[in-house]
Amino acid sequence: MASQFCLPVSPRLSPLKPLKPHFGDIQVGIYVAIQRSDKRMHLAVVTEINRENSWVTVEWVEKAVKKGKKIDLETILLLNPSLDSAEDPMPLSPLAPAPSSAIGDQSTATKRVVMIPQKNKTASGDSLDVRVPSKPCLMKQKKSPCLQEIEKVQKQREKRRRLQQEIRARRALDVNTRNLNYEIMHMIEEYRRHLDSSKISVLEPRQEHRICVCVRKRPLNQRETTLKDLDIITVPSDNVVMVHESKQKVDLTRYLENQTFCFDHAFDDKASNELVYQFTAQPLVESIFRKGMATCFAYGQTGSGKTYTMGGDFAGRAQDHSKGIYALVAQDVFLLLRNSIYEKLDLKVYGTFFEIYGGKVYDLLNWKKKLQVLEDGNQQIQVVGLQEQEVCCVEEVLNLVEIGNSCRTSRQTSVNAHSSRSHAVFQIILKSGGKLHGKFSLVDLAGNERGADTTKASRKR
Ligand SMILES: Nc1ncnc2c1ncn2[C@@H]1O[C@H](COP(=O)(O)OP(=O)(O)OP(=O)(O)O)[C@@H](O)[C@H]1O
Repeated sequence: MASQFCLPVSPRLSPLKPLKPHFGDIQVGIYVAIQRSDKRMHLAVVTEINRENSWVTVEWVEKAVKKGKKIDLETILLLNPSLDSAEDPMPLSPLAPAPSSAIGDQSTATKRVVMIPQKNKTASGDSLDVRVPSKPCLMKQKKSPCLQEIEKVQKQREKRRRLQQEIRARRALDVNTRNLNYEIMHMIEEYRRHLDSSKISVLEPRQEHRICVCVRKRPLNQRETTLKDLDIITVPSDNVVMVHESKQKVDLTRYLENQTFCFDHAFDDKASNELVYQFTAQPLVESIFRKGMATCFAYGQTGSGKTYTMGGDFAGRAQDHSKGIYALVAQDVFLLLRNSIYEKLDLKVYGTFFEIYGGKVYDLLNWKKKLQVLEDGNQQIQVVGLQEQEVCCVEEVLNLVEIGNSCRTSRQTSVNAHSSRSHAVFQIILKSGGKLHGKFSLVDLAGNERGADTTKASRKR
C-alpha cells in the first residue's frame, strides 16, 4: 500500500541526525536547577532556548522581583544531568513539528514540515513512498483523525515528561536547598563575610582580673553536620563571641539578630588544647609555687567539650590524656620544680582525683571510696580521707588521670548514669616538709543537660 504521507513513527524510516548542539530534554516552560554567582542553587523556569548560540534564558522570582539570566547549554546540562538524556532527541519524522528557532519548540497545529516520502518498505512489507526533499516545504493541510490522535498522545507524553523533569530537577538540587535552615545559614555566612573583625576586637579594653572567664567554641560534630544544624557562633576576635539568632518580621521575611559577648579570651573551633591552656590555666601554674591556690573550672552544657579540653582529645574511643589541660599543667609543674628559684623549696608533688556525684564525694584513686567533706578549724573545706598519690613525672600524673577516669566510667556504667552528671576534680598538690604549699584544682563540672535540651528546642524553632 502506498501512502501519500508517511506515518509519524516508522521503524523503517531512517531517522534524521539530531540537531547540533544537543539540547537534551530542555524545553521552554520546564524547571531547571541553576546556580547563582554566589553559589546558591535554586529552580528557574526556561523561557527561551537559543539553539544557534547554545544558551537558554531562565527566569525566577526573588523577593517578589522577577529575575532572569542567560546560561550556556553546557552549564545547564551539568547542573541538570537528567535533562541530558543519553538517547538522541526524538528523531524528526518526516511529519515532525517544525523546530522553532528562538522561542522553544512551540509548533502551531497547522504549520508542518512535510517531507515528500521516498520509496521504502514498511515492516509489513508494504512499499512506502518516501522521498527526502532537498528543501522542506511548508504547506497547510487538514489533519487526519489518526494524526490528531497521535498528536494528542504525544502532547500527553510531553506533559508527563515535563512534570517528571521538574521533579527530577528539584531532586537534583543541592541538598542544602531542601534544608529549612539554608536561608539562615546563608545569612550567617554573608554576615561573616562582611564582618570587620578589627573593629570588634577593641570593644572592651582587656583587664587583669583574679577571675578570668574564657569561652571555647567546639566544631559541629558529625551528627550535627549530618542534620545540617546551624553554626550560629562566630568568634571574630580573641575576646569576642557573637551569637546569631534568626528572627522573623511581620511580613515573614527572615533576618539575623546578632548579639556580641566579650570575654577575657575567646577561642574559635580551630583552637587547640595547647592554645586554650596557654591563656587559661598556664598563667596560674606558677602561683601554686608561691603558696597560691588555683582553680580552673571547665563549665558548659553536655557535649560542649569540657572533658576534651581538660582530659585530652579522643582518638577513637580512647582519650589522649597527654593533650589535655591536666597533662599540660603537670608538664609545667615539673618544669618549674627544676627551676633554681623553686628547687631549694624541696617541694613534693601529689595528685588526687575525686568525683562529686549525686551530692556525694567518691575517691577515684581509692576504689571509689565514699568521702566526707568537712570544714576544719581554719574554716577550710577538707575532703577527709582523700588519697594523695606522690608523682615524680608527667607520665605518673597521666597514669593517675587514667585510673581515675576508668574508675569514674565503670561506676557510672554500673548505675546507668551519664558522665555529664558528675563533677570530676583532679588536683595537683605541692607539699613542703609534709605541709601544704600550693594546690591546683582542675574541675570538669557536670554538663548542664537543660542546656542540651535548649539546643534541641532552638533547632526545632
Ligand atoms: N574542640 C573540639 N574539637 C573537636 N572535637 C571536640 C572539641 N570539643 C569537644 N569535641 C568532641 O565533642 C564531643 C563531646 O565532648 P566532651 O565529651 O568533652 O563534652 P563534655 O562537655 O565533657 O560533655 P559531658 O558534660 O556530657 O561530659 C566529644 O566527642 C569530643 O571529642
